[in-house]
Amino acid sequence: MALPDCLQPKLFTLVLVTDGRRVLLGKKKRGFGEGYFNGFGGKVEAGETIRDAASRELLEEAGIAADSLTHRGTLTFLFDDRPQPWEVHVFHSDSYTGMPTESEEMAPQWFDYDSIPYQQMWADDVFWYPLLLKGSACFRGTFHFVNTHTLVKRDLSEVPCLDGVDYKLC
Ligand SMILES: Nc1[nH]c(=O)nc2c1ncn2[C@H]1C[C@H](O)[C@@H](COP(=O)(O)OP(=O)(O)OP(=O)(O)O)O1
Repeated sequence: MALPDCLQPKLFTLVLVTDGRRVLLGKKKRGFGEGYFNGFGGKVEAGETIRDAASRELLEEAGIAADSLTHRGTLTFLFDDRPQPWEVHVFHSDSYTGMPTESEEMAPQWFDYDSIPYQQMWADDVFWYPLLLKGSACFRGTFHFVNTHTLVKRDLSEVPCLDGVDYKLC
């Protein structure tokens, strides 16, 4: 697919909740990434901040409210078979209220840090999850996919944490 001169990315959120030794993932039951384990998130809607969108999706998909969400990463996904790049804002929460509950979209499950099912996850996850789980560093990455799922090129680095995710989409 030929790329146009400039591209407007589509904005998404992704929230990883941890309890100190485990991470809460959900098995995606429908839609994009069905069958993969992933964090909780989705499209940012008009009129909400990226952070608000992350909180909303965590509640909708896992039934829990994050006590605080720390912005940790910005990932850009480029596809040969989709017209728009995806810009995914990754948040971390180590404390939440409520009980993780299955929703129409996700079935939540805890995994020890050393048992994360990378074989059943997006191919980029094995590269950046360790950065998120090991401490407080922030990161930025670009991942190129062919046929939606095959990772062919990647670029990932730690960057200063700049929490500029509180503007609203119009
Ligand atoms: N390569 C990738 N690696 C990853 O870890 N997460 C990815 C990913 N590509 C997309 N995601 C995440 C971002 C977002 O949380 C989710 C995709 O969002 P969805 O399509 O589920 O959006 P919505 O929940 O808004 O959708 P609907 O409610 O079905 O309209 O998958």
